[in-house]
Amino acid sequence: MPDPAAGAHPELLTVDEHRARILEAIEPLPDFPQPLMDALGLAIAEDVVAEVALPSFDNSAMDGYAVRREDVVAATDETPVHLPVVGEIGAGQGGLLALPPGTAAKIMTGAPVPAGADSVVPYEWTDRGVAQVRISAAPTLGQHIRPMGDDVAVGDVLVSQGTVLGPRHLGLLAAVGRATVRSRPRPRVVVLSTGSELRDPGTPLGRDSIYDGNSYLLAAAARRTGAIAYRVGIVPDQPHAFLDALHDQLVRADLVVTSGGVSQGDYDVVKEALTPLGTVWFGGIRMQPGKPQGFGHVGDDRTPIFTLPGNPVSSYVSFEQFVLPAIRKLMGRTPYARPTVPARLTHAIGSPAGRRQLVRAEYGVDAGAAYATPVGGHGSHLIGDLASSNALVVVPEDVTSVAAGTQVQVLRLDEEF
Ligand SMILES: Nc1nc2c(c(=O)[nH]1)N[C@H]1C(S)=C(S)[C@@H](COP(=O)(O)OP(=O)(O)OC[C@H]3O[C@@H](n4cnc5c(N)ncnc54)[C@H](O)[C@@H]3O)O[C@H]1N2
Ligand code: MOO
Repeated sequence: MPDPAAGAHPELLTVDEHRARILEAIEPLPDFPQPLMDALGLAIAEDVVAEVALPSFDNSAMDGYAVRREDVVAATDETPVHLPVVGEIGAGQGGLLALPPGTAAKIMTGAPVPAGADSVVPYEWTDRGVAQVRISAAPTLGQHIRPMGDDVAVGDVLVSQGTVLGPRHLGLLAAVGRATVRSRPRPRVVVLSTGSELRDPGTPLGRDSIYDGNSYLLAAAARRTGAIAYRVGIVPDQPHAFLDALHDQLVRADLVVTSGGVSQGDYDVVKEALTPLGTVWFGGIRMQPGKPQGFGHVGDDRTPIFTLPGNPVSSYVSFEQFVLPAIRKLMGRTPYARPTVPARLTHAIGSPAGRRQLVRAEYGVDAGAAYATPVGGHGSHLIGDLASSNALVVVPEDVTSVAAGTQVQVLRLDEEF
């Protein structure tokens, strides 16, 4: 029996097979030292070991007076102790190297504690004297001193390889003096949409034309995944125009994504232009939406190319299933594919046999229980429904109907992972 899902496609792969083939063909981009701010959101490609301690010297936690505790141990409100003030140490001022016995030095928060001092008396326990200070309470030994190495010791592993750098990591790396870190760069993703019917938003629309939503959808999805996205926009259904545009873009591409022109039509430009190269596979996937797919490489640098179907929902779902894991692998971010989470399906859904269906849904949590409510129909042109959803319910290949109340697996589209 011919597989009805196969249609005229000579080859029909499962989603998992296609994704595995893609990931096998993609190598992470080489890492190199990058300025800290450029590394925000990138996976670090080295273990960072502290070369300095934090704090890097004993310093005061309060504005007050550095003292030797033995000199002020008897101080109370009734029996205050008076000490001569021999100096003032502000943050960034290491001038006073040692505190003579029987004296005090004004000290500011963060300033280095002079040798000999073992405690800090906060201003509130004193008369804030300039030449001489009246101290009316005794600190405990070491009080209000932040000892060197208290937070980070030399040799501590501060950030380990593979960590995705966030603001707190960058703050720590700067605090130990790192100006750059080795990380893999953001992949440069070029997005081209094909179709002679397409028009740019903001321009007049004819009776037979539509606005190019896909290049925005895909470029935004690429950027959200962490890539630098170049939205090239519209290429007409002429193989030469397509190949020219592609060739022009390869210089700045780590990965190319096209939309449209890959099914069985008479003007399927992407397939027509790339098939003769022999380096791009075209075929069908047991997936709905997003059956027609292409993947391969182009140009001297063998730049990976994804040729996604033109229907907007198919394009987006294909991006989620195949392009997103590839971008993450280029960046060295794991897991490559988005993990699913369980949720209770609120309404029954049907699904074609032999295809993994990805059903647009609204995911939420009600009284502590996760739910997924299907949004709109199955049509892969329904971009309005796509925009109202925040999740995709995954219906496995061998399942043709799912009853309301069933626990299903869901991809949460806006979640960081
Ligand atoms: N005879 C067959 N026809 C079709 C098959 C098939 O197996 N046999 N598969 C269908 C499926 S499934 C899909 S998905 C589409 C994929 O078609 P293409 O990738 O060739 O895409 P186009 O024909 O260029 O466009 C499809 C559809 O999407 C609209 N579109 C295209 N680009 C954009 C864009 N940038 N922004 C918004 N909308 C876009 C386009 O106008 C068409 O309506 O093929 C089926 N046909
Ligand atoms: O596979 Mo097409 O993406 O169903 O509409």
